[in-house]
Amino acid sequence: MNIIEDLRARDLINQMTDDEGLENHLNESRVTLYCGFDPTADSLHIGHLLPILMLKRFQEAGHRPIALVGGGTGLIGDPSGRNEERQLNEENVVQEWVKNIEDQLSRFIDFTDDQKGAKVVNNYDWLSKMSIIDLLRDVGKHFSVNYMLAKDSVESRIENGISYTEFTYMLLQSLDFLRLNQEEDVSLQIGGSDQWGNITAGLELIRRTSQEGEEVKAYGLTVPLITKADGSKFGKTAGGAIWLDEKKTSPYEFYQFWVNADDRDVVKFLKSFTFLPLEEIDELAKEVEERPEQRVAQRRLAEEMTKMVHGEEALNQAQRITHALFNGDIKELTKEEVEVGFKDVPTFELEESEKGLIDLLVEANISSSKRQAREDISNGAIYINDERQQDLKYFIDENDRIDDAFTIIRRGKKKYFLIKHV
Ligand SMILES: N[C@@H](Cc1ccc(O)cc1)C(=O)O
Repeated sequence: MNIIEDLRARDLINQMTDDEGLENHLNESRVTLYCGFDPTADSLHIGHLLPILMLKRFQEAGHRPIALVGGGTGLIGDPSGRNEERQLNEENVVQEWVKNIEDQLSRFIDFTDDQKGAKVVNNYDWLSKMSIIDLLRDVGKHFSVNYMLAKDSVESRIENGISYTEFTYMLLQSLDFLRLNQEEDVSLQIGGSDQWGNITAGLELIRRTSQEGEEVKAYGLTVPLITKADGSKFGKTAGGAIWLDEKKTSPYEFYQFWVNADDRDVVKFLKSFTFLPLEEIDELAKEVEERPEQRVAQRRLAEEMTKMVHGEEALNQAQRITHALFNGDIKELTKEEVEVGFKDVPTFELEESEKGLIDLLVEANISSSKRQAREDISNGAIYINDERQQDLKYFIDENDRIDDAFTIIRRGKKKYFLIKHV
């Protein structure tokens, strides 16, 4: 199977310019391709994963990927796929973000191996040096305003308004493509489906600046937008975006995101996000059909993704926490694992080494009054470290601590509270 066939089988192609030409080009030669990432936050998120993994897929198929970080374009703001003007970020802030993003990209793509020749570039290096006169003469002259107005990214904004700054964005991305085409022999740009307009604008510029009679080999390819069967937005949870930075989204939360995939989505996610062979994914699809309650496919997906993004050790920890929470073995957890697994749970700091359960429930705001606390305990609604406690005279002491640091109280089925011993 060649790379295009593999991508097709995984439903990873949204649009391509010149299908046949590109397929032949990839079959005939080692192709240098690029994808750009603008620093719009201090970390990449799960929505960036598909294009990053695309670069990796091409690298594994013997081609040469270049990851471009938009230190320059990030200062301007891409209107593509957005219905509102972006806020400009400070230059020094954007520069910080560029560093984080370069680090994150290098977790996926091997930029150190000279043989493979993959690299990271930053368009600030050339865009910041370009004069306005050169931009208008050498780039702007090749684009008619009519052509620019007809792009989705601009057309969809005419009503709400678009600044001249964002309107110009496509010229900068086009210039990147032209420059990388000339200096790095880049002949393919890939991106998310919202990048189609910018990518084809770049192809237009490459064509217009080429020598007469010269055969131009330059192509574009976009990946589809990932959708979910329930109609909610992919990559967003109640807690916000799923980030690739473990300080913003812990490996445990990351694991949970994937393990909770809907039965109707999991096979699609396995195909487009993992590198598992398609035959293996077919086997997992059978599991979803025949034994959906086992969630074998979801666990495999979460395992592959957490390992890929955060490494083996982080995966082990995420699995341990998940297992402990699921089976009620929370006493086995370490202090750090409790902190991670119960990050969003209300926490109460307890100084006394012993305390009556009723008083604790009231002081920690677990029960609304002493009367309520007594009722909760007698009703069997109170669990200490996942063990039901119905003794009204119970005292919490050192034996109730997990890793000498925490006691976990549960009220009812799902409401967890963390008692932190200080
Ligand atoms: N415009 C792209 C990022 C990008 C920047 C510069 C490029 O040359 C290419 C791509 C995005 O917002 O996702």
